[in-house]
Amino acid sequence: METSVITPPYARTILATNSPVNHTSAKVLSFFLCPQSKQVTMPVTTITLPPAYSMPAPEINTPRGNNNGSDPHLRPRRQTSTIRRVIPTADANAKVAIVEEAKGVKTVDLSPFFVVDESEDNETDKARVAAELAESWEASGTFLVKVSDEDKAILQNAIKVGHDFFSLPLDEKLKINQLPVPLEDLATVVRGYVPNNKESAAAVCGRPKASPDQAEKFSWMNPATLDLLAYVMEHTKGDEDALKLERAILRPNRFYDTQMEKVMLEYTRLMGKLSNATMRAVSLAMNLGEYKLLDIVSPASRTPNVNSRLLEYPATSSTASSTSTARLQGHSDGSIVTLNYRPHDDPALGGGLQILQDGAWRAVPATGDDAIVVHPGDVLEWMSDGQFPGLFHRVGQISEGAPHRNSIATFVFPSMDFDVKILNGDENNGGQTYKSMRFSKWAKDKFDAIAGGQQLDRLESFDDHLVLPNTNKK
Ligand SMILES: O=C(O)CCC(=O)C(=O)O
Ligand SMILES: [Fe+2]
Repeated sequence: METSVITPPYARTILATNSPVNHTSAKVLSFFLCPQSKQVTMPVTTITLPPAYSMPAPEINTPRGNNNGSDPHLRPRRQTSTIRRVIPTADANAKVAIVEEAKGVKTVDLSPFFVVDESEDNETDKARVAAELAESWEASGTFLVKVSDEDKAILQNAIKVGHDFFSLPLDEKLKINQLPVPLEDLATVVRGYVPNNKESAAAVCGRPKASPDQAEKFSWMNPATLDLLAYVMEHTKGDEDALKLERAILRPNRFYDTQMEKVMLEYTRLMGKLSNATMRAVSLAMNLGEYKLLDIVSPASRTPNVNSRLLEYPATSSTASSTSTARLQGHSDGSIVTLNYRPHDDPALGGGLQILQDGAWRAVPATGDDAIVVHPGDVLEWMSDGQFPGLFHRVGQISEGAPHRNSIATFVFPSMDFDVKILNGDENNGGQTYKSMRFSKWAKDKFDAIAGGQQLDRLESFDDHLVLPNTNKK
């Protein structure tokens, strides 16, 4: 037994987990967990890692999926559309536009992937779901995942508790702003509250002058498991950026009170279930084995990280003077996939979630609590060699007098120690379009851009039409 210093929220996580304790040493653990304030001293058992735990580097080079027609079971790959990030000029002056509904967005029932009893596992059903998902993504860049009646209460509770939180006075909310971070340059990796007009989702995706998001935000994540921490510690060796980023990202959640914590973590568990099913369906849609994608992005546990962000766009009387065309400017997410719940979207109001289709902004069908929108982020675009492009999306401007709008975007991402490579590209057949890169490097670039975004108020002017080239491309 030796003594180490661990911050209270992590101590709680560690005590709550049932995972076998497989960390190398408490010293490394305490370094990783990074005590900053209110330290407590608690005993930690040191256990030497069994050799079997040392994981081999993920094997991710199997070229598959670029079907030349010889294998009828392989799905043909569609190349990335180069026009998907071109913002329509017709939109430049239209402050509030009621847009048409996007075409080809299917509702997919992922329940064949929820089966726990192996005898009920049905490969045909899963293949059908994967085909539906691929068809919807290929037609529209997005699909809707059906929410079961029993899960709807979880969604509704998160929105209710979130809205109650956003209704508090600003100084109360700022109390659970991001924790001070030991790394100055990563001060924007958030847990907790971000005020209205403070950051820009678009600034991190190559649009440095995009106007700020007209929404308050609250972020939290699945609590880090010992498996994940242990994996990260082993595999970030020698990659200082990766270790720093993990350390910043796997920081403790902060909630206003225990009720908020309970409700939000329940939401996270549901997103874990849906994202696990989505990742397996996507893996099949990429003509890979069902678990291939999960094994690569979350080798420690097959449970991907899910980082959720609850947004509240205020009732529009308070943003009526805005001149920008969108309340959250067009961008793609830095995730593998994103699951977005937006119960308040309503075609009659306009201003909801919009995607680019045929060179124009189109509304994602409104679903209330019946479904969640799921779309690829940049990492999946990369891994699929452009088969599933990171979806460019925005939240449109809305007319005066509209009520507040809530949404919860959940981003599924890999651990930092991860070589983002193409999974189903075929070098001999026009594949390998994207750079191979450590996720840490890629994420650092993004976070540097977020840090730039934090200084939005220092920009002299915004330019919502400036888009930089995609630097991930070779
Ligand atoms: O509010 C929404 O519906 C979208 C939010 C979003 O795209 C984001 O936070 O990345
Ligand atoms: Fe987004």
